[in-house]
Amino acid sequence: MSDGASSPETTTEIEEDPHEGGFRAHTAITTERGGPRYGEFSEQVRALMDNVRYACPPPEVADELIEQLAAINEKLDATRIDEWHSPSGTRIDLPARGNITLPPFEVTDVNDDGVFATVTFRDFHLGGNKAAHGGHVAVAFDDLGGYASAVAIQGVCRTAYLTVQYRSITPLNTPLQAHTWADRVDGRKVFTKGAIYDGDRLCAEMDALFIKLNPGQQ
Ligand SMILES: CCCCCCCCCC(=O)SCCNC(=O)CCNC(=O)[C@H](O)C(C)(C)COP(=O)(O)OP(=O)(O)OC[C@H]1O[C@@H](n2cnc3c(N)ncnc32)[C@H](O)[C@@H]1OP(=O)(O)O
Repeated sequence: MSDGASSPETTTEIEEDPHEGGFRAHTAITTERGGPRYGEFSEQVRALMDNVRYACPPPEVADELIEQLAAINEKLDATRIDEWHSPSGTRIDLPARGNITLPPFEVTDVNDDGVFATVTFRDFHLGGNKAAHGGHVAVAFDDLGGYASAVAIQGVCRTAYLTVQYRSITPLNTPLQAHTWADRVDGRKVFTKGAIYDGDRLCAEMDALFIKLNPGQQ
């Protein structure tokens, strides 16, 4: 019986490999990977993460949950495939492209002014006293800033630095307005800015440098 701790050895490698340095040779965009219920599956996982953040199971419930979670992990472990073919991060029809490690966001517009999205930090993202953890705010900025940079320079970028100014509390379970944009492009460097608002109130600002990867660059 699996202990639920998946290892790379258990990940199925698919022969055709689009990896050419960086993240992937071509941006994988799909609405089909993982099947029609992948969104519901992701949402159940997010609900699990939210519940676990606040859970205090009595011992008999913990016993039962451990058994059920071990069975779920064993089942999931058997479905693992490699990074390049996994649905997570490619499902543009789902919040945060189906990547449950990101705070769920929905991109509402991409235009010459940058990327506009609605992001909702959930119970899982709690820092303290109903506010989002600063690290999760940075995660949202990294992904949405990387998106704006990629659009501006038409290529895959990696983050060289990213700073966040936390201007006021970022609330949980509230749809927030996020905006990221390329402020200046200089060769391979994209100086990128961002902001997250709760209505009119500025929650946080980002100042980051993303660098376009050279062909084949890791
Ligand atoms: C559509 C889907 C969108 C999805 C978006 C997802 C975004 C997620 C992004 C990430 O999270 S990436 C993961 C976190 N980042 C990393 O792990 C990066 C680790 N660092 C590196 O790999 C390299 O340092 C890096 C690729 C960033 C740069 O190395 P390079 O060898 O390609 O560039 P180089 O060091 O020659 O620097 C190029 C220019 O940038 C400048 N530079 C590099 N790092 C800098 C820095 N930290 N601060 C200021 N300037 C910097 C450098 O001085 C130089 O300036 P000049 O061209 O003017 O000479």
